[in-house]
Amino acid sequence: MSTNDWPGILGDFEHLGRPDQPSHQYKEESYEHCTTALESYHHAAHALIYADDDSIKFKFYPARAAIMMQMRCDGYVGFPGGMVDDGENIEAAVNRELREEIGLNLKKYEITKEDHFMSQVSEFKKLCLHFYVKKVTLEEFFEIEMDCLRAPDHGTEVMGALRVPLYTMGDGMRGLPVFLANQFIGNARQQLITALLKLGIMTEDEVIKVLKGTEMFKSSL
Ligand SMILES: O=c1[nH]cnc2c1ncn2[C@@H]1O[C@H](COP(=O)(O)OP(=O)(O)O)[C@@H](O)[C@H]1O
Repeated sequence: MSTNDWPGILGDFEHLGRPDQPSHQYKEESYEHCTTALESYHHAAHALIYADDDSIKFKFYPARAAIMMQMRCDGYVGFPGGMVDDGENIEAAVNRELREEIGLNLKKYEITKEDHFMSQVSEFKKLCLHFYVKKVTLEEFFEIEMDCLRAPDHGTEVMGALRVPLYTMGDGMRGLPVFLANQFIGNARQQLITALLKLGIMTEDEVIKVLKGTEMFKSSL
């Protein structure tokens, strides 16, 4: 069987999109190092858009925050974003992709260098993944969600925006633990968990409990 099973125009990128193996570990590197010493690597940029949400879901679970991810055309869950074209500035690339994939109104919500959150490198793939985090109000978040359906890539590259459930239900699995058992593209799962911790949305103890719930769910299948 061919090693490239993505026919058509996606074929050129197939090797970058394969599910990650343990040998594809991502190491955090500075933005500056990535854009100088590692300039010849492939670069991709993705963004997490979120809002604080102090509502209580089902009269019981604190929502904590609204975090946007998306269902991709390949069935994986990831953040909006994509490859940086040759010679393209990284922020220009992430804004271009966000406009295409989620219809982001760039006049209002342009991603800037100040929104850079972390960059990680896969030596195996010779790939730098740049991650941006943008905080908006809950009202603005609704507005961004509404625009997703009109995005040029909606229904082709992107099958829909989704919100991450940040609560865990009574059985210790439903909610975020089950969500984390999805298949994530690249290091999106790691990016999500790092953001939950660094943004103070969840404590380390809470995350550990959630990850145990994910393992419990997987072993129940
Ligand atoms: O949400 C994400 N977080 C981290 N890496 C991702 C995410 N989505 C895709 N990637 C990785 O980024 C690279 C570009 O993929 P993507 O499908 O976003 O680009 P494209 O839309 O330009 O084709 C691939 O290596 C993929 O594994």
